[in-house]
Amino acid sequence: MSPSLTDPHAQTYPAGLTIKTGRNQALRAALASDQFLIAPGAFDCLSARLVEKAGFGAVYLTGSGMSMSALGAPDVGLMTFTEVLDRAKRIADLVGIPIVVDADTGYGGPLNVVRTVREFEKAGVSAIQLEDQAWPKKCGHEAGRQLVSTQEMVGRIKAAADGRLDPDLVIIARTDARSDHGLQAAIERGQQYAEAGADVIFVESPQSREELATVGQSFKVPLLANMVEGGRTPILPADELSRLGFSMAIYPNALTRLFAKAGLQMLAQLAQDGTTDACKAQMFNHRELWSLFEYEKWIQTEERLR
Ligand SMILES: C[C@](O)(C(=O)O)[C@H](CC(=O)O)C(=O)O
Repeated sequence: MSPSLTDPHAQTYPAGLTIKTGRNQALRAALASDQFLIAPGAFDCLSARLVEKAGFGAVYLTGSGMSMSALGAPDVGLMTFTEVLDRAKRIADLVGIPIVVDADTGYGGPLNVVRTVREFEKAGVSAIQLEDQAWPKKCGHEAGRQLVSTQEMVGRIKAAADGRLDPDLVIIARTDARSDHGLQAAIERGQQYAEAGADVIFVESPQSREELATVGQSFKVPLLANMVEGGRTPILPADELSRLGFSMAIYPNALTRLFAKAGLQMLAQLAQDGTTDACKAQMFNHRELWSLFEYEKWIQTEERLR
């Protein structure tokens, strides 16, 4: 769904120079509706712009994608709060759709969580995802994740709920318990996180369709499914996830994987042919690429202010 946003300057200034309001409410409304919300992942302004351009109702800022793109490192807990915040700010300035940010563990104790939530909120983010891993965190589809106690994670959620500036900011609680402690433990944790005030529960890496169905039947609050191509969870179509009881799905690195593979194929072709001609059909030309970033509007604005 497209959010209805109040942006008094949107007609005059290009995106990137306008303040977007109404996103938190738009995300809440999407979650409360019976429409299934798909939030593809983005790791920078270009990928976020593509998600918006394709008409999705929300974009997911992927921690792992940001780590790969900003640091050249996999998701092993190296991205700092301020590095993620910087990306979130730039992306929130650019796109008008609601932004869900992967805030990992919240980066410390309760006071850190409060600061994390507020800074992301001020940046323009509409949903914060916190997980119950110990630092350094790891990808939910890899081995070797350590969990904090349920109590400590409940504290993170309470700090987020207490600290948010706008009551409409959505708190997504993720549990990584499935892989080492079993599905039941993950569901029990998720239920306690919902009781503590999480708006959406994200059970990481269910391992089969049956497990997804069990998760889908175990909660009263909205549920998020994480579609990691090649990961531990089967990729199911959105309508099936919806039937199983999920309200939204993220595709954190679908674009990352596509960019990497398509990019490498194009480079191999260039190395072989000495020209990019064979790849032209897969590329935007110069003008088309600039149009994605409202070049015409930037120039008109500059002319008007001269
Ligand atoms: C959701 C996730 O935390 C992310 O960083 O986007 C990752 C996704 C991925 O590694 O592709 C995850 O742990 O599932």
